[in-house]
Amino acid sequence: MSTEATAQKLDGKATAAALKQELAIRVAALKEQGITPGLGTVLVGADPASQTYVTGKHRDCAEVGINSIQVELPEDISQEDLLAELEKLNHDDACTGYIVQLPLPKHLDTNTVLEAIAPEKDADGLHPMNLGRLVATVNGEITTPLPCTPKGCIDLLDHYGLDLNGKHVVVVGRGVTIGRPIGLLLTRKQINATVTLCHTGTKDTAGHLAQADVVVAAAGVKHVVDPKDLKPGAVVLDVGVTREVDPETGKATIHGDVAPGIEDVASWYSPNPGGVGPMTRVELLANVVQSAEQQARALAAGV
Ligand SMILES: Nc1nc(=O)c2c([nH]1)NC[C@@H]1CN(c3ccc(C(=O)N[C@@H](CCC(=O)O)C(=O)O)cc3)C=[N+]21
Repeated sequence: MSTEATAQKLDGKATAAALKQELAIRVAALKEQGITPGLGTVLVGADPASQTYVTGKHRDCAEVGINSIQVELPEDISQEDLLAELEKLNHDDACTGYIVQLPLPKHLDTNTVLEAIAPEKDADGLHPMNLGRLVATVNGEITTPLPCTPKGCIDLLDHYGLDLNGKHVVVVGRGVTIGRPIGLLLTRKQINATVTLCHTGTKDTAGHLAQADVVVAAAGVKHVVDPKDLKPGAVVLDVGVTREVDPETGKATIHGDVAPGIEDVASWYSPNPGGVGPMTRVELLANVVQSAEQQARALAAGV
């Protein structure tokens, strides 16, 4: 086998920048109608990784003209008090959509919290009603928010003209933000992929990987996917994020789920950082803009 690097890069940073330009135009049109979209973020506690992500989301908002509403709550907040904060955002007209940054501290019940978000303000697409619509819609348009990371993966492949029709996609990881929902999007008729979901209970993940045309590595375990297990020419999305902080310098390094050497095996791959992360963030903006457009249409119709 050749040791030369051959894989082409799926550049999430550049793709997200292009999508942001389109969103900025839609935001400008909304502003002409007197509507400024606003994204709320709810951060519980002071996890450094979560703080970085939330800061990035607000920077993105500023770039496209979306207002930011930052809610920061103490680590030990009670579930009741957190739900009361969400209720405020549900009724705040300046907040078009919002997210609750995950993971939450252990004493809070994630599903109860996600269910308390008004479904039409669910910028993450993780409310059970929106996930349920995704389950129920095999064909036809979905006008409700879609989960951002799965949508980001699909839009990234689409941007590079990579067709998934009839392709075998192997997903590694069964998390709620990506592993579980992505198969629902990939198996819709418009996309038409076949999906295998591998997780810690899977007997022969390497065997499944060897069959994959496309790999979505989303376990959140550093270097869990070994390039030597993949079919040469596979398309590889490196989604999982592991942050390691150097105790001396305090500097964080990001590691993906795919071990080094992937350039020699894959035909296309998304780096990490610089791949699916920026796409996730742009999809969040897209959900907020779409909600604001729906609210504008409802206002215009006098509903
Ligand atoms: N309610 C909720 N929604 C989420 O979407 C959500 C979440 N909780 N919790 C954590 C995960 C993780 N996630 C990332 C978003 C952007 C980058 C990203 O933009 N990364 C940059 C690098 C950023 C850095 O330097 O840390 C990159 O890949 O180039 C990464 C990871 C969203 N998540």
